[in-house]
Amino acid sequence: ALHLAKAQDGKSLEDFQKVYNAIAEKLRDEDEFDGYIGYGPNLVRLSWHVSGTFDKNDNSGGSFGGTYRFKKEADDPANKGLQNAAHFLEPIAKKFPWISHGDLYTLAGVTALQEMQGPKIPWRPGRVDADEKDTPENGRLPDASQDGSYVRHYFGRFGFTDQEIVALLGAHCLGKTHLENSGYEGPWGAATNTFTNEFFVNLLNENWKLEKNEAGNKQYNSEKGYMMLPTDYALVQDGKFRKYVEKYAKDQDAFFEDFKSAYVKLLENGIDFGKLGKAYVFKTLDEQDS
Ligand code: HEM
Ligand SMILES: Nc1c([N+](=O)[O-])cnc2ccccc12
Repeated sequence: ALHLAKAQDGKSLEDFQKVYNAIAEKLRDEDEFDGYIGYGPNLVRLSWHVSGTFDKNDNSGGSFGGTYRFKKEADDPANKGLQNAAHFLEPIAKKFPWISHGDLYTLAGVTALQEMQGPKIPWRPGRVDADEKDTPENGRLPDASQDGSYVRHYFGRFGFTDQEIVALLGAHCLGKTHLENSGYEGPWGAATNTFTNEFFVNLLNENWKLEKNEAGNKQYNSEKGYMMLPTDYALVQDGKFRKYVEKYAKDQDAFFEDFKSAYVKLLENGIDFGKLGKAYVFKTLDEQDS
């Protein structure tokens, strides 16, 4: 059965907005991280990795139990580099001990996306920390060296459509790959900390060359120093995915709308929020600077 979300006694929008603001202010303060990209992309990746372990067949994994805090999951080779995001969140967890880890990891991704000028992401609290024994085994996160049918099958585990898969991968407009983390390097030119439809524009407009990188892994590189993973490039090789790439390259509003829905589905997979009321939509720091 799905995990039942539990209301944090007496906590309201104002309390969670305080957590949002603490994360957002720390993002602004610590802007030098990773060559001045900042922690935003890393926090978004963490929110996806803690949710991407979900398996609808036995309802194991997923964002509910906050099991990333346990060694087995944090040490998954697929999570290499996310120690930075986890370390960034430690003082936030200390300042707000009442928030569950699952709520903190997902709220941090929402905060980072909104502060990087992405869409407003409705977010619901109620995840409850699980025991260490409930930590999913390693190996549930995707392999970047694969093709379109692999990507379709992988996300089928969450019940995602082709359109949701393409929208979700648009998050690769953020940040970069790091050879020491994943065995992929770059992009030097397009690593950003602003959420846009650039990933789709790059996919269609650059001419991509498949090359072996210093780690011996194949990746697509363009003259401008942009890069795509094989799973990124699969989105233009596979006709059914390609039509959504073309849609989002032309229409950033459609991308924002579809990304928001797919990202909420990713973060809430496996959780029954029941009658816990509607989702919170947080104000950005700029919207509060009045
Ligand atoms: C086929 C599915 C996916 C694959 C194979 C994949 C693979 C990767 C790899 C290899 C990296 C580089 C990690 C590093 O070297 O530091 C990366 C980074 C990233 N991924 Fe994905 N990813 C996938 C889906 C997603 C999704 C669904 C999201 C969010 C909704 C996402 C968000 C990010 C972000 C923001 C970064 C940059 C992190 C940073 O700059 O530290 N990815 N991804
Ligand atoms: N910025 C990125 C791009 N890009 O085109 O800017 C492509 N793929 C990526 C894969 C993982 C992380 C960042 C990516």
